[in-house]
Amino acid sequence: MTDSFSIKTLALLGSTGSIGTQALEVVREQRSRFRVAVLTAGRQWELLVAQAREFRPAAVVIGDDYYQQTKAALADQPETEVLAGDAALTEVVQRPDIDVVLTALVGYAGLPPTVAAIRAGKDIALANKETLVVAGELITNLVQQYGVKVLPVDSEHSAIFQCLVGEEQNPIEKVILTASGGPFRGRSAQDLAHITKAQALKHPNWTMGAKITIDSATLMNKGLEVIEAKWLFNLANEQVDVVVHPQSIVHSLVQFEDGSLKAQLGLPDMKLPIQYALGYPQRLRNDFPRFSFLQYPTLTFEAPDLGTFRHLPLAYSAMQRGGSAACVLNAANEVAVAAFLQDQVSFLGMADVVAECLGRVPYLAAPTLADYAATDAEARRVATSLL
Ligand SMILES: NC(=O)C1=CN([C@@H]2O[C@H](COP(=O)(O)OP(=O)(O)OC[C@H]3O[C@@H](n4cnc5c(N)ncnc54)[C@H](OP(=O)(O)O)[C@@H]3O)[C@@H](O)[C@H]2O)C=CC1
Ligand SMILES: CC(=O)[C@@H](O)[C@H](O)COP(=O)(O)O
Ligand SMILES: [Mn+2]
Repeated sequence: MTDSFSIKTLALLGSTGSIGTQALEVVREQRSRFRVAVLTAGRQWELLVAQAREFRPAAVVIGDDYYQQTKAALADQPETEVLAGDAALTEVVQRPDIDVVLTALVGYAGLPPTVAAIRAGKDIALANKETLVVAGELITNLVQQYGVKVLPVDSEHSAIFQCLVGEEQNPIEKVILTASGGPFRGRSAQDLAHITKAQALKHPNWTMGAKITIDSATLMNKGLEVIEAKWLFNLANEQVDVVVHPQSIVHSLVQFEDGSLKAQLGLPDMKLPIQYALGYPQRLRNDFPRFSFLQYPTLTFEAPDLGTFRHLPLAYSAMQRGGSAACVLNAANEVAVAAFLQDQVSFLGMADVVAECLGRVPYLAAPTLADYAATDAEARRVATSLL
């Protein structure tokens, strides 16, 4: 069979993070398929410089405070322009040669460059779930207006996306997102009263950035993913279910109207969903370790404990409320997680911050992009005042 894959030019936002570095591993193993035009980072300027030396992008973007060091370190590499700050981030994604923008920034910061990339007609490999949580309706409308693709990177959403290939005529009855349950699965609220960040940062199956790892421990990650799934797959709120699957082998499932369930399985390794999104629609041959049922003879499933892990019902209720509610949920959660990582709030206290903000921050039924920015800022202000 002939190989008709044409080389894709990539902008990798958040290239120094967990997803970003794994995306570069994928590119390293598929050099003839991908070219890197843009790399960006927040603070890890030395790693960004090392990546720039290896991949020779046309531009790198670093956080404002690290511009001078980065510029000096790349002075002998004139083919790579060194830029800094949020405005540069939204500029570089629009460059004409870029085909796909991987959004592997963490948090609300992912929204503005994603909007700019869509408006410039770029396909999005979406890791930054917060973009759809905050502004799912707005992003969905922009995606339709500009005719671009959103290719999910999040493992559960990649699983669903893969299950839907060839099913374009067939309505979805529901999707079932699998959740590992995090490091505290089976614990009571009393057990969780004195959890430390070191305990919460130990995910049972995945090695990820700090923010998403804490979200997995509280089940907020699954709440964010429920909202992400609603927007990615055009679902009603009642069509998104969650089941706890501690082994993280079944990455998620789709049920069709005849009752048939399709699932995607594999080892917990983000390189596969990253590669699938970047290579879509092709499945590129690779040497990643293969899953064996014999090594995982027991796959188990159970209901989430919604009484102990309050973030998940909070996310469902924000989704049901619509409008600006999930923007508030997200901002309050970002503040609470950052505070937890600095020992300023307890593990259980994080849910209190989110619940309180949902009650206090003014609600908007049909927010614009500017409204989201204002709501995000107000929710951060309120959340910070609660610490
Ligand atoms: N890690 C995973 O396996 C998965 C992650 N995701 C999602 O992907 C996204 C990235 O997660 P992950 O890779 O774990 O996160 P990391 O914290 O590991 O990496 C985040 C990246 O974004 C950069 N960054 C952070 N804040 C800013 C900012 N304000 N402006 C510019 N750049 C910034 C960081 O730069 P620097 O480090 O240089 O400061 C880093 O490159 C998140 O939305 C997460 O929910 C989804 C599924 C799985
Ligand atoms: C790898 C990935 O997609 C993460 O979002 C992962 O799913 C986190 O695991 P849990 O939130 O299920 O613990
Ligand atoms: Mn996930």
